Amino acid sequence: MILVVGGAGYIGSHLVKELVKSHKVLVLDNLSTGHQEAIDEKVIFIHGELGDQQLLNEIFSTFSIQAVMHFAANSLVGESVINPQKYYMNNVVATLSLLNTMIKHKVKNCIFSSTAATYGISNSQLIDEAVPTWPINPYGRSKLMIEQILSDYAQAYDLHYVILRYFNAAGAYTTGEIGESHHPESHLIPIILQHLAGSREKVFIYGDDYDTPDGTCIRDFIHVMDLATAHIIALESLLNGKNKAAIYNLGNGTGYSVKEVIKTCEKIAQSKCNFEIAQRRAGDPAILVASAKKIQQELGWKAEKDLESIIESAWKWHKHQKY
Ligand SMILES: NC(=O)c1ccc[n+]([C@@H]2O[C@H](COP(=O)([O-])OP(=O)(O)OC[C@H]3O[C@@H](n4cnc5c(N)ncnc54)[C@H](O)[C@@H]3O)[C@@H](O)[C@H]2O)c1
Ligand SMILES: O=c1ccn([C@@H]2O[C@H](COP(=O)(O)OP(=O)(O)O[C@H]3O[C@H](CO)[C@@H](O)[C@H](O)[C@H]3O)[C@@H](O)[C@H]2O)c(=O)[nH]1
Repeated sequence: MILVVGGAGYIGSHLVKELVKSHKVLVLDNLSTGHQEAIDEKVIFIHGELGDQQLLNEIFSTFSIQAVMHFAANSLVGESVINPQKYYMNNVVATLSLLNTMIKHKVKNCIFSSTAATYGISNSQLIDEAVPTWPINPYGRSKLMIEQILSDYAQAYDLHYVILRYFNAAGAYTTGEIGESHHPESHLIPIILQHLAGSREKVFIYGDDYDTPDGTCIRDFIHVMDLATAHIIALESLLNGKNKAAIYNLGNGTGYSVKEVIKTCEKIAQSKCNFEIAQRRAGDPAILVASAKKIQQELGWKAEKDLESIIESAWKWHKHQKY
């Protein structure tokens, strides 16, 4: 049995839909930002809190858990600057309850959802895992703290982990039955597509005075289905003993500016985007682009889907967004 914490959320629900094809899955989620409709019907779902020590003890005593995949977190860069307490309590304190319970019950495999936000501002064209981590917002710091705790725990206790640092997740399930839905939505691609589908008046571009060719921020978008595949490969590497302590970037290796993303969305939706330049958003680095060579070399994973296929799948979802 694999425990997926945060399996009702955007990325977790896509992973779960793939994982049920090869494993028994248990999802723990408090539905704070997740959706019950997104959880595959083949899983056992427990509606509860990550930080609820008693509940965690019950779960680990009742089920034979081989590994934990930990997606649950608050993950909005801007909000983390305004409300750091929320981020340190949920992303650090509650996660510690999970890790401590794993150790107590001798569950030794953990996959942790980390982020490109751990790097902060980098001079590297392509960020690999050797680039120093100097996060510039509380969200990134909260994730880096757990990375460091995992490393300490792995040395002291019998705990094995794979940390996956995702760049910008986007896109939807191949069939369009599940997709990205946050309330309120803050992510660039869903916001543009919701506007092009008619449910939003306009798109605000947060700053066009960055040191980039067109002045808007550059990001590396990675298809959520590519992320799901990477998780399953990483899980197998823990279960078969190949990995004990690893950190991998997950990205496409190509950066697109906010304006380029808008253009690609316009092309796919065949509709003109009405945008307005607004103030920079606090905590945003100008450029984040991954080198994901390490996971390719060590585990054979490589992103398969480019920006167009990401946006095509997301458009299919947003035209008939179900939740
Ligand atoms: N979306 C991205 O582009 C991106 C990029 C890098 C890293 N990440 C990380 O990936 C993970 C998943 O991101 P997402 O976009 O799917 O977010 P999401 O908000 O859609 O999913 C998070 C899930 O965790 C649940 N949750 C949160 N706190 C909980 C708690 N205390 N107890 C139980 N459940 C709780 C939520 O209800 C939700 O279902 C997060 O850890 C995030 O930091 C996301
Ligand atoms: O309405 C909008 C929304 C976003 N942006 C810009 O678009 C870029 C991407 O923003 P967003 O989609 O919110 O993603 P990020 O802030 O880059 O963060 C995502 O990607 C990070 C990894 O790179 C993850 O850690 C975070 O969890 C995830 O939210 C940024 O420059 C934003 O300023 C706009 O200009 N207008």
